[in-house]
Amino acid sequence: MMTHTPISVDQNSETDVQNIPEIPDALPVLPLINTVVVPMAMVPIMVGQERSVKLVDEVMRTNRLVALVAQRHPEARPAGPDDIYRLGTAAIIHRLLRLPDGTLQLVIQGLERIRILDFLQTEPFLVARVERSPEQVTAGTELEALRRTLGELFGKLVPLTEDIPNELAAAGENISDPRLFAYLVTAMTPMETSVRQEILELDAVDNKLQRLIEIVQQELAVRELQQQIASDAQEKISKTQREYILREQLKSIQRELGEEDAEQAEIQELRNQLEVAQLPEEARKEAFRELSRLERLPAISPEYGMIRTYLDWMVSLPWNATTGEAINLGYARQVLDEDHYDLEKIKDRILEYLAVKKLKSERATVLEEQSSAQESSTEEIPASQKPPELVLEEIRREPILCFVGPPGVGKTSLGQSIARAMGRKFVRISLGGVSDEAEIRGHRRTYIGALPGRLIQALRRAETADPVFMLDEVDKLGRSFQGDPAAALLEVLDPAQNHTFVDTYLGVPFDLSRVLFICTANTVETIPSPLLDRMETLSLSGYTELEKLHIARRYLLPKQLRANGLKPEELTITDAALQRIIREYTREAGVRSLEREIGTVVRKVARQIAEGKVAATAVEAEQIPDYLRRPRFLDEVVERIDRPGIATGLAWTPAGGDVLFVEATMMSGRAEQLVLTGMLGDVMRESAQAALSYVRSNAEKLGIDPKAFVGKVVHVHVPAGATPKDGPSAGVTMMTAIASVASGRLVRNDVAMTGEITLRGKVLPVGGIREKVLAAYRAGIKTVILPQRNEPDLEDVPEEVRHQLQFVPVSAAEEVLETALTPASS
Ligand SMILES: Nc1ncnc2c1ncn2[C@@H]1O[C@H](COP(=O)(O)OP(=O)(O)OP(=O)(O)O)[C@@H](O)[C@H]1O
Repeated sequence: MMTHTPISVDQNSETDVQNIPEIPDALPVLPLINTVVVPMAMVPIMVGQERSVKLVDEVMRTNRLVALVAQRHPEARPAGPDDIYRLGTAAIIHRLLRLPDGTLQLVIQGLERIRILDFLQTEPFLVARVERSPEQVTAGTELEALRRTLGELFGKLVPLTEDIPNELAAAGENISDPRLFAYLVTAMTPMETSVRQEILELDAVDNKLQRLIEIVQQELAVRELQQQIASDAQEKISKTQREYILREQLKSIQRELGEEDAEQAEIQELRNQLEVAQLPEEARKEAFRELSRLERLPAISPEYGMIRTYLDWMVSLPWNATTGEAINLGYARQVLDEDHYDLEKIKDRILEYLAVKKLKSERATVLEEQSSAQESSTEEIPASQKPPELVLEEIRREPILCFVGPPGVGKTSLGQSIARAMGRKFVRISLGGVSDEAEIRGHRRTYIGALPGRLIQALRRAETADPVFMLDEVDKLGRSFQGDPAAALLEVLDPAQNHTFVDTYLGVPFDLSRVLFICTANTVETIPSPLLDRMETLSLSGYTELEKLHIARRYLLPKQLRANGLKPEELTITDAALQRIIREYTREAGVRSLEREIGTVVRKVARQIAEGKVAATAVEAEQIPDYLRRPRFLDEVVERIDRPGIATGLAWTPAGGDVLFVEATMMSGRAEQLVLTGMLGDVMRESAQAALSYVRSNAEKLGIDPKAFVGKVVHVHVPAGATPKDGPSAGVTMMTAIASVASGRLVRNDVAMTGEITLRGKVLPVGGIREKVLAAYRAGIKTVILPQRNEPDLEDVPEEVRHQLQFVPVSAAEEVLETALTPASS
């Protein structure tokens, strides 16, 4: 066995060329494993195989000359003629050292290229007939140029390669013989055995140089890169080491100052929390970046507190927590029915919405799988078919439900039921009066006391990322110089954008696409229109007395009993008693005050029971004032209309309908004029003027003394003077009040009216009939005068109310007065 590492190429060989012994025609062949010895190289070789030892012993007795030939098949033992190359180097053994284990250590010098012609013997070792194979040297400038180029490159390689002695760096300049230099580089540069053999076999020296230039260049590039990588790594290590040392120093200073423990513990605690909180990648990076800043800050610096709060937020947000279950429509129906009386249309729409959501989420799951399968396959999607991502986006797009209606009609509680039906948490925020975009989107972290926006705050409260999220009072959103909150909301509600909603405070995206948003409003009119476009509004318009009775009996009373710890048998309230509460203690479209009043009764009874005064109570209608003191709304209309000049109108308000009184009076004045008070808007003022003009110009026809207005100031006032009022629908009421005061005829106290009036006395249609009629009914009105063209709207009025009221559709002002004014004689 032979191995060697080159030690040098005899640099003085140029002078020794003449000393090369005569090469005989036959030489013993020593096969080399993974080694090529080039002419003029001085190399140590270990010889272990028995036949090789015999060979060496033999030649040492004669001329010490051998043929060194590399093995073509390094694994062959012993190597036969077919296992070795044909070209090798004749060499002379300079020194021999016999080691105790029988192996030999030789120092051999390559002499000249030889070619094996044929083998004379294979046993006990190979002997071949050989001939010299001198290299071709074509003297010229090109050869010199090649030699110098290689010299420069090799000079650069030497310092980068540990195996090459440094003194060889200048070899390119010192060795002018191109052949000798080529073999030096071949021997010293790291390369594959086969490549080294290839270079040995190249006959022309310039070819050898060319090939070596390539190899050295390549090696140089690899070494330089290696060095670059190593030095980068070193730099990194020394930077972290530096930071580590500094941090340790900082800690010891802090320890000296006595502030170490709590702070370190706090940071460690935060780190632990961050490790377990499943933050998305981007958020995680940001959090850890801030944490390492925190570590370097003294606890007393204001920035420390800021970062601390920030990290608390990051840790406590529900990045991935969800509770939502698959939607079960049967269960959803049951929940909605359990929590709400009637509201059939709304419930149907909610169930449709949930059904669509269920189907969509199932389809989306299939598509998501498809689209990820598509990514990994190379199959083309047919052009006619939309790619799954686009279909997915379409599927995710769904309208936002918006419940519109007066207070207390169950908007919030519907939202709560939806959450319960879907197994999700419920949160709400009120947008009333929000005029600063930062309230939605959060403040920049640099402000002292900065916080995330209300959305993120609510999500932290919800502790899940998929709650039912109610945005209350979208109709009362403000707008100011601090940006447009509606625009921020649009982004929040848009499924194409909201999965990467970036709260300014957090600075990293939070996925809102799992949240189910529902809005509520009292009126659609003031909802910013881009928002309204994205919504589907469902209106809840208020309940009739009978509906309220049902709601009270089935829902509000049991709820209040539970809330106050009473058993159903401990308190019964008769229908008449409930009715009395509804009529005399509440005046509202919804049932909020009703619930409150029932709550009061229940609490008083609970107290009696707790004090042991009674065991169970049945509350009758007559006892209601004992529990709730004096009735609040007792025949207000009858009380108010006590003289001519007062008429009852009907108004639509965001809180449902209401009755409104118009008072008119006349007095002598210096000039005839119309005075209007009660915070009336322009439209309402103009319609008062039209009403007066109509009455004046038709005085005779209306049975009014034509001189009644001469020299008189007419004053029209609409009480609840602090509440702004506007719109044309009080036209007929103002006309009636003016006609009443001018004619001295009382307005009937069981009549209420609505309608716009023209100068010619035509009555035009108005809006909000259902709410107005319900309000009239609540106020104890018996007859409602309304524009003829509004008659079809009466269909919306619940039947039980319609049956109890008389409706007088009118198209002209005289008809109004005919019904509204009491006969002249009274
Ligand atoms: N149809 C109904 N059936 C049973 N309970 C009802 C119904 N409508 C309302 N309620 C009850 O009335 C109370 C007030 O309703 P809720 O708070 O939902 O009103 P809201 O419309 O959201 O009012 P706001 O606009 O002021 O927030 C709740 O206790 C609710 O359960």
